[in-house]
Amino acid sequence: MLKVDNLCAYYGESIILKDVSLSVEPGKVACLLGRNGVGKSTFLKSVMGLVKTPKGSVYLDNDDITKLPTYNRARKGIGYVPQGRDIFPQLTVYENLVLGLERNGYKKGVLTKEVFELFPVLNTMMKRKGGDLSGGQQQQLAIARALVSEPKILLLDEPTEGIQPSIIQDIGRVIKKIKERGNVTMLIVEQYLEFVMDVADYFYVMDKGSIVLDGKTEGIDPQKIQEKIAI
Ligand SMILES: Nc1ncnc2c1ncn2[C@@H]1O[C@H](COP(=O)(O)OP(=O)(O)OP(=O)(O)O)[C@@H](O)[C@H]1O
Repeated sequence: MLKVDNLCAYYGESIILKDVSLSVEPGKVACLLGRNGVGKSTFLKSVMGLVKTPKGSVYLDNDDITKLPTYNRARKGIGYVPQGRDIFPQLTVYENLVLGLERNGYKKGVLTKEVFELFPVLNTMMKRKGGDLSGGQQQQLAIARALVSEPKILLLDEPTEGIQPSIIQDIGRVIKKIKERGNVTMLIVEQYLEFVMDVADYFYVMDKGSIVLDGKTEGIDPQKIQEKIAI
């Protein structure tokens, strides 16, 4: 479970997040929506410990991790796929995946299980350089690399950005499969409302560093969310 209470974040003197509270129940998927520049990526970075957060708290399960450095948050089980994916272009697909195994003590069985079941396309590309993959394949590789570390929480920053529709569907299917297993909690920054309605249990809409609307996706008229994003 991920729980964030009254988190504030700054870049220099500028306040970016203003008392943001958000929680995701174990095994559920929440999406964070909002226009460009409202602070969504900064929120994920704050959860990961990459941005200074002078006020507020972050809990992983019931553990207060607010003061922990990024590498300890990763060790404790937060997986993070930033915008732009951050795979290593000169390393092969296999080598990129092996880098994700550090947290679980290099249990290679996980690699086979995750990659075979969830990303069959990667399985045929193990020897290719990461940089030679298409954008959609790189996104899948980045998610696979985060998953092989067996995270408790997975943070994804705009996984559908710049990706063709068929791959977006594949990514949606992967997220739903992970959800079926029930052992990973996910928080996804996403602008593509149809995707959010497809994969998320909860949504949060951010505007100017604050949450302006939130709730369950089930039963909500997507137009209500769209209106808040469009303001
Ligand atoms: N490293 C930085 N230093 C200073 N300001 C920054 C930095 N990174 C982001 N900002 C500013 O902080 C604000 C929030 O940015 P952030 O990237 O979190 O927004 P976002 O909602 O994720 O937008 P996008 O969808 O475009 O990524 C923006 O005004 C941005 O210009």
